[in-house]
Amino acid sequence: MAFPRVQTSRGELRIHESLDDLSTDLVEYISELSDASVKERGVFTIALSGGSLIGLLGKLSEAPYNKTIDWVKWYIFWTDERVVAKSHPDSNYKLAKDGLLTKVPVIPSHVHSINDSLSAEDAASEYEFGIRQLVKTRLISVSDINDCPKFDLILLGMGPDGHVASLFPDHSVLGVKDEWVTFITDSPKPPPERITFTLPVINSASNVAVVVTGGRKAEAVCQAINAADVGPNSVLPARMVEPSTGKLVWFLDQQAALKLDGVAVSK
Ligand SMILES: O=C1O[C@H](COP(=O)(O)O)[C@@H](O)[C@H](O)[C@H]1O
Repeated sequence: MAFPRVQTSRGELRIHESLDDLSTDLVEYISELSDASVKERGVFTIALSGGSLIGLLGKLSEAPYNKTIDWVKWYIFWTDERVVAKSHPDSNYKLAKDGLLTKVPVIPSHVHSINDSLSAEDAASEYEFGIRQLVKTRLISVSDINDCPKFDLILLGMGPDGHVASLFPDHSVLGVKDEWVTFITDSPKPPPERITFTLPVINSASNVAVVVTGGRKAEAVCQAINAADVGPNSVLPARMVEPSTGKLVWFLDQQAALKLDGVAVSK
């Protein structure tokens, strides 16, 4: 099936008629990036988010992807995590484990989840330490323009308030530049304690995909993408996603894209 792809100054837009179409396109995109990365580097480093995104990845565990993807080459991380037990319904790890990871032959030691027995601060610093070790060995690539990890793919969702990962509007966490993984204890969306990749890490990835569905997110999508709408809300976290050298793709359904009529299309 062919999907229209629109290039804008804010990355590529892929707007889909249905969640099923979006999910089909998204898993094909991930599969292609995985193939290219395994061919080039021998591994595929992917950072997942939580939320509605995970339900859209289900087709990865079905034919043909369950067989065609080189799952043993996958190294899996989280862009953000709620500081709760891994068995807790709020855990982003549990969501991905139940929805995908137990259904595909990933290697358990390649699944880099947080230590859920630590405080938010300690969990963030331990998670960053682990990533630093993998950057040293170049299992995770390093950015060409700073010392940040360069994940092959970072998958983001977005909340109706424009938050991505656990980077919330008007929160001081948006200004963290000298850490790769940081923590918050006052998330406006429960649960309050979370760890999160910082913007420099997200913006150093080779590929960033933002997956947004549903009409209640249409306004935030507009402010994140549509140049004409930059105003007091220009600090919307989703708008601060601007990969330095990597590629940004937005996977939207028609409801989420509803307010995007005035989007500046660059040819
Ligand atoms: O709290 C979170 O919310 C965002 C968005 O979730 P969604 O259910 O509205 O898609 C998610 O991307 C993030 O990982 C999660 O911790």
